[in-house]
Amino acid sequence: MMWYRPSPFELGGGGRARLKVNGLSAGYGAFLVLRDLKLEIQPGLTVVLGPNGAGKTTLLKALNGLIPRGGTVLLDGQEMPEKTHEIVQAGVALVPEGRQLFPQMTVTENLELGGWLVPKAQRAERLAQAFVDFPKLKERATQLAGTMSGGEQQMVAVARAMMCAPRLLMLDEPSLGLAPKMVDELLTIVRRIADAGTTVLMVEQNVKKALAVADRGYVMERGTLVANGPAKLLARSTVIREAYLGADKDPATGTTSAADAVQRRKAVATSLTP
Ligand SMILES: Nc1ncnc2c1ncn2[C@@H]1O[C@H](COP(=O)(O)OP(=O)(O)OP(=O)(O)O)[C@@H](O)[C@H]1O
Repeated sequence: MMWYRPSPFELGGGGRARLKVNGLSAGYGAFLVLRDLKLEIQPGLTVVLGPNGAGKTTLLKALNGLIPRGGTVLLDGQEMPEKTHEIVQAGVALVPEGRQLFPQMTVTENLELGGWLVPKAQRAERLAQAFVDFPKLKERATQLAGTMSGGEQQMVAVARAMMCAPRLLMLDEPSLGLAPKMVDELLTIVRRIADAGTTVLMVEQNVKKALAVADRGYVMERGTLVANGPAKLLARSTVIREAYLGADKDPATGTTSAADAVQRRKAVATSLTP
């Protein structure tokens, strides 16, 4: 099945985008969170993992022009604009943490707002396509977004981002607060979006499930990238499993020591950094 049909109206000029980030720094006022990051996001699905406060959301904010940044960010070889509306026009969409839907508006209205840069006639076409791609939302077209379940709202947020047919889609912790079944459903949708040609960069805390659907992964710690590699390799690596997947729980207490976890994460950094 074609997930997103090629359309003559595509803003981003086609999918399979590549993002090259070099020397990226960003923060809040004088507080520098990201220091000298280097990433290469290729077509497919890339996941960024890391503990709370590592700087994952800050990375997405910096890439989407929501906070100032230093360094270079190239989208298919072109300097990425720094103003949000220009970034959207360049074919980049963000699904922020917490979804940020308009709760008093219907599903259809929320989706239409996602296509604000698309001319009206084409917006109707995109909306029809969104309901083909997300059949669950068609049944809920007139429901107020604020009355939907967390998983359904997350689906609206993803569908809304796809209204502009982006060539690069970024998602900030889409599985946050969702029931396991809903997480699986959502990650399947994200995988299909990537397979249909939109490059996806996803921040996730659900390490196991994220690595199961992703092609590649980056591991972030305290504002720097400490490891990266193919998702299958990261998932299989003993150190990642021990640091993030709870493979090392003390059989007597069922708990993991924080000091041990720090040690193991250091081991991840040394063993996987290319
Ligand atoms: N608006 C802000 N003003 C000041 N500091 C901030 C702001 N937002 C985040 N920070 C700080 O930046 C650092 C990185 O936060 P960030 O939200 O990027 O981490 P994260 O990896 O996304 O974590 P989480 O999974 O908890 O969201 C943290 O120390 C955080 O306190």
